[in-house]
Amino acid sequence: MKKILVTGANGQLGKCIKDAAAGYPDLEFVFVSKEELDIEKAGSVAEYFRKNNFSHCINTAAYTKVEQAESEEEKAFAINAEAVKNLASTCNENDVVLLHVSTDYVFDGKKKTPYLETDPTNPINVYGASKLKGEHYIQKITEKHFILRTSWLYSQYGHNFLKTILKHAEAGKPLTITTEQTGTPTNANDLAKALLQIIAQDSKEYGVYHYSNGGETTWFGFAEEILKQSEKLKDANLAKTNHYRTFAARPEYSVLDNAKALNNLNIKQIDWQESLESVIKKTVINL
Ligand SMILES: NC(=O)C1=CN([C@@H]2O[C@H](COP(=O)(O)OP(=O)(O)OC[C@H]3O[C@@H](n4cnc5c(N)ncnc54)[C@H](OP(=O)(O)O)[C@@H]3O)[C@@H](O)[C@H]2O)C=CC1
Ligand SMILES: Cc1cn([C@H]2C[C@H](O)[C@@H](COP(=O)(O)OP(=O)(O)O[C@H]3O[C@@H](C)C(=O)[C@@H](O)[C@H]3O)O2)c(=O)[nH]c1=O
Repeated sequence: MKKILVTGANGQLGKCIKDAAAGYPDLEFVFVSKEELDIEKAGSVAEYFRKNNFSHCINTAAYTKVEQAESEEEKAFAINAEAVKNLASTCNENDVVLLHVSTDYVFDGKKKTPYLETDPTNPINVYGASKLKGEHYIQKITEKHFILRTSWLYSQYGHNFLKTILKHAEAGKPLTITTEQTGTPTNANDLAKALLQIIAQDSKEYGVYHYSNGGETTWFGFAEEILKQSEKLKDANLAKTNHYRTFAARPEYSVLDNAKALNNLNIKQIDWQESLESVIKKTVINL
């Protein structure tokens, strides 16, 4: 029986994987939060792998605060690069397949058509640079890896753009949203299902893949659709801007071409607007 370790289990994607795991009774899962297994502690990770006979590890643990990363570079690299390096080594030593999640922010956004896995990377913020270094370590250390780059994750769990928009609308606060970036919102529940399908199918097509929902929009477009689908658009105070000030630079265009994943991994892709509907239905906002 396949035994799968899921790190960062209290995060947004970790929780979505826990929900999706219910659909795979033939797979055994061990979910560990940061408190239960800190991936920065190489000794604890090695010990944990020694005690368990894992076949796969899904690493969802990460430093994901894009703005804060600009002033916490060391912390971002410690988690997204150095801890990932140790995890990759431990997976390699124990013959465990590593499934790791990376980001569209490894690109500089200068392209005008969807990014391929083979396109040159050139991160323009600290978070993106730290994630890219993590990718490089994995590729160097262990052959048995799947690196799935995704974009603009949201779900019913954790802190994300969807929750921010709904909270603001619920509280009657004005929303001014940027049109300066184009990308693809991705339902973390869809990514969770894709990761589990790769494992269930016992895929050996290791490598780097792009996986997002289908289509593209701007953050303003995403906000507008969230408000439309939740029937809050009429009453919301929504405006667009083309110079929203932030600490971190973000790629102007970061749509990911999913063809390689769809062809090699036998996984499905849903358009972002369609997938959003299911999350809107289950998202509860507590003010
Ligand atoms: N969110 C997004 O929009 C996108 C995310 N990604 C990638 O997807 C993956 C999942 O992201 P998401 O679920 O949204 O992120 P979250 O921030 O919701 O979850 C990450 C989890 O990792 C935990 N964590 C942090 N440091 C450690 C550590 N040293 N050891 C163990 N756990 C740790 C965090 O705990 P705590 O909160 O207590 O620090 C948190 O629970 C990440 O790799 C991210 O880079 C890619 C593209 C888009
Ligand atoms: C809250 C807010 C943000 N914005 C802008 C800022 C930014 O350019 C854009 C998105 O803001 P956020 O800070 O929510 O998103 P950000 O943290 O940049 O999201 C990223 O997270 C990491 C983890 C990833 O890997 C990326 O794929 C991406 O999802 O919207 C507004 O224009 N108005 C607002 O009120």
